[in-house]
Amino acid sequence: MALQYTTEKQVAIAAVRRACALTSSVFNKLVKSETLTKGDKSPVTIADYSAQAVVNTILGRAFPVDPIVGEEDAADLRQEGAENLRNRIVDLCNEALTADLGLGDRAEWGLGPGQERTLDELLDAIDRGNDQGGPVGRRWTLDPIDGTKGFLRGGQYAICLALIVDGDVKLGVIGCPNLPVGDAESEDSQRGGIFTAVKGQGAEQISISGAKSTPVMIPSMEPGMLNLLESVEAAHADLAFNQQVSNSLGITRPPTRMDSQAKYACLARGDGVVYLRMPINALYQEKIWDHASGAVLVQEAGGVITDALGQPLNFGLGRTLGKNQGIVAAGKDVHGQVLAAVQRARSKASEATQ
Ligand SMILES: Nc1ncnc2c1ncn2[C@@H]1O[C@H](COP(=O)(O)O)[C@@H](OP(=O)(O)O)[C@H]1O
Ligand SMILES: [Mg+2]
Ligand SMILES: [Mg+2]
Ligand SMILES: [Mg+2]
Repeated sequence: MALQYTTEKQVAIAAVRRACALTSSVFNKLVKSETLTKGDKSPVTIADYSAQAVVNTILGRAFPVDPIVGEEDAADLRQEGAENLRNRIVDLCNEALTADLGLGDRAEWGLGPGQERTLDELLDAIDRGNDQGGPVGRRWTLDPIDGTKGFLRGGQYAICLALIVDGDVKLGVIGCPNLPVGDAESEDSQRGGIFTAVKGQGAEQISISGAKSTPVMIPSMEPGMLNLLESVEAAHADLAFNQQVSNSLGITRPPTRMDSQAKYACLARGDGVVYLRMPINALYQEKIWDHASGAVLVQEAGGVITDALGQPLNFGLGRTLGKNQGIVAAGKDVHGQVLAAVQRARSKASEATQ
């Protein structure tokens, strides 16, 4: 019988929910000096660090031997001169960890009043995300804020946590604090949702309070009705290539641009039916934490996810997806047509460069 991952799912939702509240509260008060630029020139904020510390603290308590492949590490925070950042992170994490128990929370996960952690414990929790990944065994992968650029501009971002066993994603949770509850295009004033999927058990959208759960499923659609979901950041995906694929499929609707794995959440609930991400730089290797939760969510919502060659994404190679080139995710009845259009556009592009 397939494993149910019931406790893993409960813990992951509890952790992501606390990280959602923490990051939302930071956004309103964030000041410029609380954002750093990493070695690869990408931004990271006190919210990214604090969310990773909170999620890893909870995982460390519930599953002490599970390794974690997390995006961030605490090296910059341990430097001299980072004292203000460290103090803010300790306050934010302790506010999140000591908040009253909510629906589904358990005190034995180290949550609730009186569960303060020290600075050293929190920095060590961030650094528990240093696992290198691999083909064998069970491990978590965490993107504490996916779409940091979206977070900084008040747009979409997501807290993404997944459980990978022997290279296969078994459980995915995506917290989207800024996503309209109804559909992405709506001016819905109610925002926030947590999307979860367990391999073989389907996908659902849970309200941020945890009170309501709705199954999600990708609707069938005629190719002309398709709607592309793509990055806001032109450096993250080749948007001109997407336009060619769109033209070749006869898509007339403009693409929906949004940051983060909120795109996968939208795809899963039918707010857009194709997620395309072709590399700008062929040498860039996609990170497993950018796609693991989204991949299982899409599959469990009745979709298919491959790279541009039609190969499955390989989550068992390490911290990256290795040689997988690009991402094509869509409902199962259109994925084949989209992949064929992607391959036509790729051949045209390579003919043009010869
Ligand atoms: N050159 C590049 N090509 C593709 N993805 C990139 C990239 N540089 C950064 N990214 C990834 O793109 C993610 C955001 O994706 P999207 O464009 O869909 O919002 C970033 O996640 P973080 O914000 O967690 O760092 C980062 O990992
Ligand atoms: Mg980042
Ligand atoms: Mg990311
Ligand atoms: Mg991130």
